[in-house]
Amino acid sequence: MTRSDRASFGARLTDTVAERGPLCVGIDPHPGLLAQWELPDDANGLERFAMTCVDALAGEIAVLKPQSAFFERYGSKGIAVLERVIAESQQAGALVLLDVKRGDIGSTMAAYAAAYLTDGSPLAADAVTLSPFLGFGSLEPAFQAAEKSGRGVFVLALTSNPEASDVQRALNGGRSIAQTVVDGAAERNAGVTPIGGIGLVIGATIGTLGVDLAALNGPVLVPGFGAQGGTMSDIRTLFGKSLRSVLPTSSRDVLKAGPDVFALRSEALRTRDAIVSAAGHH
Ligand SMILES: O=c1ccn([C@@H]2O[C@H](COP(=O)(O)O)[C@@H](O)[C@H]2O)c(=O)[nH]1
Repeated sequence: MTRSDRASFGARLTDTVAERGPLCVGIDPHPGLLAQWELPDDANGLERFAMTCVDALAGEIAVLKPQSAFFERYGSKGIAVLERVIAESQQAGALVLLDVKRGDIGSTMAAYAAAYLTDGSPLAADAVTLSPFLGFGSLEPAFQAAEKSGRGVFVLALTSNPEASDVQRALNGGRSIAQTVVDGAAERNAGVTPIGGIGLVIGATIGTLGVDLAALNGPVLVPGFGAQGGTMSDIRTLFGKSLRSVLPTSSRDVLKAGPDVFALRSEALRTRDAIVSAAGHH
């Protein structure tokens, strides 16, 4: 594989957030939201929901995060909609983080890397979420593909769901599993400017951080903000007032403002502006 001439993901994310503000909006076509938007729970309803999100958000919001599960529900027609969401969001200037949480043995990770992180694939996004629980090193093929093509990955470290802490905070030789993930990402991001392309997922709802992010030099995606109860105050407590490289993400809390395109866009911009003023950004 030859190295792409696309700028690094860390540089593209830094520039896009500087221009559009620190918000990721999730495109999560829940059956309940489809009903609320008076759309059928089928591939046509999915398409109208998802493309309304793209129309409303892709020209304004820094990062859009389609949740793959809600597209996979509809089989090949759902995947075709996902391909459109990725392509049209990127054309409108948004970065696309595909939330697909993949993780497997290295040889299979290489196939996931070809699907999501390689030029020419119809599902190639700007970044994907990955699960490190087959071992951080098993993700290596994805790290390499991402680096070569100017894409990024966000590795689950401390997820927003209440069941996660038993596994993620468990100690392994005196270090938590989550800290092992942080250290693995930090090692790969070391020395990269402006920041590295190996990000982490840390939920707004986790209570206490309990990991040292000082050496990370990469972005942190923060779900759990909004519908799951996480607030800007939680995010400030976790990461401090200076939120450089911290990217809150919200899905249902923004999407419930639809189906009107202007109402949906206004809610996303209101959320972004609230983050900017709470964080003292810009
Ligand atoms: O720790 C995690 C990792 C990923 N998610 C995903 O983010 C969105 C959250 O949706 P909301 O409607 O804003 O609650 C969803 O796609 C999750 O799968 C997460 O919540 N927590």
